[in-house]
Amino acid sequence: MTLSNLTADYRARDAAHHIHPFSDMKSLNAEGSRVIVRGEGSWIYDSDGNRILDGMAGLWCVNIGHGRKEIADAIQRQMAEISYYNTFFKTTHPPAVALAETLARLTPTQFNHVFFVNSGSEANDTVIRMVRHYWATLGKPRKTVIVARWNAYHGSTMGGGSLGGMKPIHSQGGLPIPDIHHIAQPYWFGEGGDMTPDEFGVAAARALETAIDEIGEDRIGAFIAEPIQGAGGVIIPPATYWPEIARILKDREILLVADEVITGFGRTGNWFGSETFGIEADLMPIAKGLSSGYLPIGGVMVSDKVAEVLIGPGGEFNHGFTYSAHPVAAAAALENLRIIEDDRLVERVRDDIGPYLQERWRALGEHPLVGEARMTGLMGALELVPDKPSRKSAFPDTGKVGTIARDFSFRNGLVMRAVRDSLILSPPFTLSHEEADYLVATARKTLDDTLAEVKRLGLK
Ligand SMILES: Cc1ncc(COP(=O)(O)O)c(CNc2cccc(C(=O)O)c2)c1O
Repeated sequence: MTLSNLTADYRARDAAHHIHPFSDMKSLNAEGSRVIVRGEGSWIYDSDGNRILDGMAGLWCVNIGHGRKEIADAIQRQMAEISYYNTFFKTTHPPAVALAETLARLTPTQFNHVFFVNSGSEANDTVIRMVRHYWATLGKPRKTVIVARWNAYHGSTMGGGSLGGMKPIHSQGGLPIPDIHHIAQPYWFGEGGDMTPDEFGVAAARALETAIDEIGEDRIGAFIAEPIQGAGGVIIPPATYWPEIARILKDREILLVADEVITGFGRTGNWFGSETFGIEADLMPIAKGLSSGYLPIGGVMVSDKVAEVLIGPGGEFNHGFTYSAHPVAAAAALENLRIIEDDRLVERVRDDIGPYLQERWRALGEHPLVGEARMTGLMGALELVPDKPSRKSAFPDTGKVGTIARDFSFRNGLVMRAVRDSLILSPPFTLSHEEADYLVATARKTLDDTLAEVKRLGLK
């Protein structure tokens, strides 16, 4: 079977049986999926033999790069011991014990307990139930409201999708669930108006203070936020934002939840985004980089303040999943964390490949199509605008130009994500300098191709 027949065969069978996530299946099937058959380091390969640099590390998660055999070996070893047993009913197993211990050591000091789940969404559903159980145990059952931000992403379950602030998700399935309240996001480029970033950071944070004044501290159980909003478009908050959030929450009985599903395990140049932004959270959802996506696993890191209530007067916490702390997924996560530590990949993001790529990525801001080029650690965005340096103009039919650019990028040999009319990047931590040079050169070609197409369409 020639390569193209192989692809056609895969596409036909996929179209016949597979409903993809976040996809318009009618248009996808008309075009056909790209069939990814292999991964090695920073690269993925499709069924037509094309080699593409995986600028998104899968979905923000393959931090150690594709194809690390050590993980496959760890999975095989665990499979040979016990491939599955649960942690309900007074049972545990060695990988669960070792991973919980390792996470207590690697996470910020207030976290010494973890509740295991299988995804970021399950982590955030767990957060909702944990927050409400915590306050009910303390005799304050009315503190059920959770404040979150518009354009945040906290998952796709009823709870995670409700905590997220993405209206296209809310419009399907009657979301948000009750007692979820959204406030403005710290998106200076898109919503800062004439304010400086520092002024806007304070103003956006004070939306939380306004919500507390309106709803009442006696009703609010927690505030949840990503250190940097990832799926929302790599919204890096102004430097004033998180200190103002801390001031607002100080001495208030409102738990702080830092959703580190993307920013956790080195993505921002420290082990956790909380360290990068000085956030002292009470609960911390984790997933993605926990296993580098090799197997699905997630968790909620629980601070001592919350754990002493849950483990003390809390009694039975009636929540959990069949595969919570799955032994093989836990073994994969342990080996992943060992690689990150032994290969000093967090330090590499902070001191080497991060600065190397940031400098070259920001230089793309000089391109006529780019309104802002931003990056923290190894997560970045290029805002595409019709008439820079204005931040007030935008392309018509939001997202159309972003999709055009994303498709050019893939065809040029680089995976970047499109969010609205911006291009997003989140490469593996193992990216070499040569690969970074290829990445930036391909991104520049993509911008040139997009500019030509935008002009052809009369959009600029
Ligand atoms: C901050 C955050 N919290 C929770 C989740 C949910 O995790 P699960 O998907 O494992 O349930 C996420 C996930 N983030 C995510 C997932 C899928 C696609 C994209 C994208 O940017 O296209 C982003 C996330 O980014």
